[in-house]
Amino acid sequence: MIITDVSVKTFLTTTRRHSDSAGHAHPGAPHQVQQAMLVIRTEDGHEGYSFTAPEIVRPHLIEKFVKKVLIGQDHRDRERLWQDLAHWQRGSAAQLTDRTLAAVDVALWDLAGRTLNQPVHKLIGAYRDKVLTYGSIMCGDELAGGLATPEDYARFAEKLVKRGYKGIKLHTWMPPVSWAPNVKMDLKACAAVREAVGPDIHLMIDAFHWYSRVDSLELGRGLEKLGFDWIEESMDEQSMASYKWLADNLDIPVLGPESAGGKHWHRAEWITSGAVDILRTGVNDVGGITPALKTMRLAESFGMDCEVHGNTAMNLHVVASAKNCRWYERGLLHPFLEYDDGFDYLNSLSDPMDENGYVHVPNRPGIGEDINFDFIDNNLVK
Ligand SMILES: O=C(O)[C@H](O)[C@@H](O)[C@@H](O)C(=O)NO
Ligand SMILES: [Mg+2]
Repeated sequence: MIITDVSVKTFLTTTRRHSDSAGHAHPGAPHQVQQAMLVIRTEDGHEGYSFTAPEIVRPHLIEKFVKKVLIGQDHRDRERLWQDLAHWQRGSAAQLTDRTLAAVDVALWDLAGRTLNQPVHKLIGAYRDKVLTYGSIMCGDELAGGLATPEDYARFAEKLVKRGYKGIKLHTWMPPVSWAPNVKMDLKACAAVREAVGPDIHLMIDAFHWYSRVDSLELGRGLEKLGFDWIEESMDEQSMASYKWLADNLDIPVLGPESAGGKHWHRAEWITSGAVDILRTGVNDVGGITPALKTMRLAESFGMDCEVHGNTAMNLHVVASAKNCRWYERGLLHPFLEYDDGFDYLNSLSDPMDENGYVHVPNRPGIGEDINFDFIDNNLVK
């Protein structure tokens, strides 16, 4: 069907997540933030939706780029529409980012699924309908009883194992925490968690993103003694050579890149350079489901797993449609927050987890977010 309109609904939603100076989330008092829903509509009235921050789909981007590529086109031509939009990035003065490409691509996949009454992972070609998940813990903090000490992490990890998680990833302490970063404290938290959960729970770390090579080496060698599955983003991912050096010097698998640009093209270089043992992708990080799938298949061609960054249904469909991916990242979690409470603009969670640590892919058409349209319309930002 021909795309006839692209629009954005910006609305208020209440959250207890607050961002720190590095963009990492921490718990706090409930407060209202603006969220955007991108809407792509075809001539027969079908619509596809995606959620993102309002600035990612601000009018300049929708009018100058997105509408010019999509309006009048067949909504099923996702590959061509993605290529055309990606082509506009170079001349956009760095305004058209991978996040905007992701919002458009996800809404197009949602539109395809809603039109055909099929969930996206079945359109892609599913590998499974449920996936094992790890609990991705928020970065450490200085909140009493929160994630302020190694013992806090251990206590929370025990709670997560009781909830059913078979894997746990620690984001350790980072600035603006007053005494962070600190490799020895990171290792104390990891050791306390290992001690608390025993040898059979899978553990991973996602550390301070700007450690030096030497600090990362010390951290990695400590994690090897604790039987961790991988070390993630311990250095600036702009230095692929540093990761090659680290991977050459560690036995524990090095996973990445998460935040590095370049989509699936650059991730090919990370593989061929030996900079990682496990590749990483993410719908928001590489510009959509379409390039995330390309990254998964790229890794598979090199006998490599590719782990997906981020929660929500859009990432869950990518995990569910690949064999070479072991986990869904469910988070971010904190002792002061109840993840299963979900969001006020969704009627239900898109990633419900059973008592055995499996997340079940939504069977609803499209991406499968259970959208509360009345809530959105009643909370529009004028
Ligand atoms: O902003 C970040 O660093 C990520 O969102 C982080 O909080 C977490 O999602 C992550 O790194 N997961 O792997
Ligand atoms: Mg990460």
